This record gives sequence, structure tokens and C-alpha cells, in this order.
Amino acid sequence: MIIEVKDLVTEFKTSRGILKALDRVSLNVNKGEFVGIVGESGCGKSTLAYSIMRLIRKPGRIVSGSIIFEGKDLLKLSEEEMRKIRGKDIGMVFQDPMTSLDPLERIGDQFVEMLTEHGVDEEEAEEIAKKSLENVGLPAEMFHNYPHQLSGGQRQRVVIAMAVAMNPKLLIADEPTTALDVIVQEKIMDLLEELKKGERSILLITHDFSLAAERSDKIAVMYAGWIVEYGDAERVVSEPLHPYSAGLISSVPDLWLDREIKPLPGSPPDLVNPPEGCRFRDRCPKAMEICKKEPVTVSVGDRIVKCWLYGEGNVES
Ligand SMILES: Nc1ncnc2c1ncn2[C@@H]1O[C@H](COP(=O)(O)OP(=O)(O)OP(=O)(O)O)[C@@H](O)[C@H]1O
Ligand code: NI
Repeated sequence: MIIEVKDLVTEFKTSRGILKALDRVSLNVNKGEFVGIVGESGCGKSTLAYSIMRLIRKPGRIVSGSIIFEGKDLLKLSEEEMRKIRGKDIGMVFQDPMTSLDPLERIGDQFVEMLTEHGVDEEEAEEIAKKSLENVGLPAEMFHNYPHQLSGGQRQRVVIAMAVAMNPKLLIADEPTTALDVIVQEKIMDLLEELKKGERSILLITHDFSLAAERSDKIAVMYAGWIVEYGDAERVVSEPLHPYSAGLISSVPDLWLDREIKPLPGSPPDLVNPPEGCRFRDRCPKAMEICKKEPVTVSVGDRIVKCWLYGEGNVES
């Protein structure tokens, strides 16, 4: 196991009250596994990524839970210790490459700076940087360019090159291809899949279910701050257990050429005042009386699902 998130609670203080963005989220990722995290906008996907990186800033805070990475609880480390892990052991690609690139500094200088911060000496850093650029299919000469001289796809490659230059054991990519056209998107995804070789684990956050289905070994489906289903990607797609997963899947045109496409009605609840019981209840075609109570999380085969349809057996957490 590379990372073990357990009962993670992350909140944001808002003018309307406390917003629970993550509510007791648990997720285990094995070495070399590619895990897709899907769910509609606002379900907590990015918050999970930022929490793992310990990059939640005020008005947000991680309230409770644990994030065991290689046997250490990241939530117990000092900021200093955490800084050493970020970029080195856990890399992150943010949605907008310009968040991680300084427009006023040459790419090479930023790259070298990042590496030297992690203890690489300057000469070696330049070498690693150039090699990393080539590894993501960019010419080493881009070392001397400014970010604005690159296309969006090239910038995203630079960001990925930087995120993996130190050979992190875990790479978190938050919507890494959202702003890019389909061809570039495919290339970046190929790149991520390539990185998986060599025991690297990848967490891909995306609202695009077909992308996750195509590339992941496992899929975690998030809804309103909960993980409602987690399991083998192919099985989740072909036989979703949670009605929310089923709803999401039938709303994706590319997944099913032979099935009817049905948009998922309604929208996720307000996380300041989430409804009692199952948070998906008011949109769920299978809602029952018992759904007024919060569902327990159960194991169904090798799947984990938080839904009353699967009863109270095999309580997981
Ligand atoms: N800095 C913040 N301050 C207040 N609320 C926040 C903040 N960041 C996130 N939230 C809230 O936390 C919840 C989860 O947001 P998050 O960005 O994690 O969702 P997401 O699944 O990544 O959505 P998207 O697909 O749109 O990126 C949302 O209700 C959002 O409004
Ligand atoms: Ni997000």
C-alpha cells in the first residue's frame, strides 16, 4: 500500500457556516495503481488532493483522520517535513499549469530551483531538468523558454515533467487535461500511463468518467464529500453498485454506444447544510425509507459501497 487515507474530514469556514468538503473519506491506493477519482463539480475531489498534499489553506482546515504514506501519518508531520515530501515523494499536477509556473521566469530556472530545494546540486539539476523535458516529449531547449512561449499542452507537459522529475512514488493529477484539446489530452494521458510503470501510483482526478474508465485500474466515485463507491474500474463501469455511479455512467455519451443516454437530474446538495441520511437520496431512483439514515459503508466482493441497497453486512468503516 502506498497511501492509506482514513476517515478524513476537511472543512471550510464560509459566511453561511461550516462547509464539510470531505466527510470521513477513506481511500487506499496500492503501489503501481492508477486510480481515477470521479464525481460532479463540488463533490470534494480537489479538496481530497489538496488535503493529501497538506495544501489546504484558510479558511479551510483538515479536522480529523489520517493519511498514512509509507507508514507515516502526513497529518502529524511538521510543515518542514511535509515540504520535503511534496514534489519529492508525492508530486502534484494542478489543473491550471499557470498555478505552478511563474510567467516571469524561464522554465529551466524554475525547474532547477525546484530541484535544488530538494537537495539536488545545481549542475545535476540542469541535467535532470533537460532529461525530464525530453522524457515528456519536449525538446531540451525549452529549458531556456518562458512559459508564455509554449502552447497550453506544452506547458502542461512541463508541469508534469516537474512533478515527476524527482521520481515521486505517488503522482496526483487534478484535471490535468481539462483545458486541452482531445489529441493533446490523449498524449498527456499516455504520458501518465507510461509513468505508472516503475511502481509509481497515480491519482487522476477528473469529472470525465469515460477518461477515468479508459485509463484507471480502479475508480473512486465521490458524491457530496463522501466516497460512495470504490473498486475495479472495469467492474464499476460495467456493473455499478451505487445508484449515483450508475446515474453518472448512463449520462456519459462516450461510454455506451448501445445504451440510452440519460442525463442525471438534479444537482449535489449544499455542503453547509447537507440533507440528513443519504446525501444522494433526493436524486436517487432507488431511495427507500431507510435512506433517511446515513448509509454504512460495506464491502460487496472487492467493492466498497456506501448505500443501503447492500444492507448492513461486512461493515468496512
Ligand atoms: N477555499 C474554499 N473556501 C470555501 N469553500 C471551498 C473552498 N474550496 C472548496 N470549497 C468547497 O468545497 C467543496 C468541494 O470542492 P472541490 O473543489 O473539492 O470540488 P471538486 O470535486 O474538485 O469540484 P470541481 O470538479 O468543480 O473541481 C465545494 O462545495 C466547494 O465550494
Ligand atoms: Ni476540483
